[in-house]
Amino acid sequence: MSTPHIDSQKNDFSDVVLMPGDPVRAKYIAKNYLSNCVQINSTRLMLAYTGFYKNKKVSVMSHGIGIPSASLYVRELILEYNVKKIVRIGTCGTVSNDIKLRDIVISMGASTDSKVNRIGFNNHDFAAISDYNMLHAAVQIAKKMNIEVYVGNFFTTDSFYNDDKNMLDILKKYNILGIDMETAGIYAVASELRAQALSICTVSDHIEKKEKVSSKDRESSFEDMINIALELIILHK
Ligand SMILES: O=P(O)(O)O[C@H]1O[C@H](CO)[C@@H](O)[C@H]1O
Ligand SMILES: O=c1cc[nH]c(=O)[nH]1
Repeated sequence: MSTPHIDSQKNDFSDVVLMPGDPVRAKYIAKNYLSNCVQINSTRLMLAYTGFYKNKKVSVMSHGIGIPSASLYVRELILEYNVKKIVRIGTCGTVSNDIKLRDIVISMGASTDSKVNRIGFNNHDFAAISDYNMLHAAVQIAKKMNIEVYVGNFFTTDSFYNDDKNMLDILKKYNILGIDMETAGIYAVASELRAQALSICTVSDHIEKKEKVSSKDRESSFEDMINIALELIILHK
């Protein structure tokens, strides 16, 4: 079987999928963290793999950049491949004074400048929230691993390049902790289709301080985030 965007067999995917935006990160995770790993999709180079972590079947697939891309993959995975849980493992920006580069931020919910959730929700504000049980478990796991995590609201934006000072001030005022480009869309699709989703991100940019993690540093600083996500899959039945 296949969908317009995924050319895999019905049982190729686990019921839980780790989803970075970047296909190279999907490949990196598959090769370095999973055993007996096979590639199950390369359509549009949106690489997907299935392997095992501590004997649990796990898939990892990139979702690309932005809500249109990510929500389309999440929808197809849930509807056509019986996926029940999505863990986004991404990068995000921040404007918070309390958060620094490489910190891990977990999105309890996500606001957005995209209209897509409003379009689906009769033009009202939809509160795009994470799955409570996954969120709770991820926080417990991080504590056990001695990894500090921040939990709060995200802002999912359609514009990566946005230096509107007024908007940055508003994000600060409302205590937005992470800025990414997919979480609000993923949470809405998961709510609609009764799946569970959680977004865990590593801070790669401090937008106000104009600091960024070098691309080399990105790889190693992802380790904690990936380990939390993998343990979450094991612990959270
Ligand atoms: O690192 P990923 O998971 O792709 O996430 C972030 O990075 C991309 C922008 O560079 C957007 O997809 C944003 O959400
Ligand atoms: O969406 C994103 C991702 C990383 N850094 C940002 O500033 N924005």
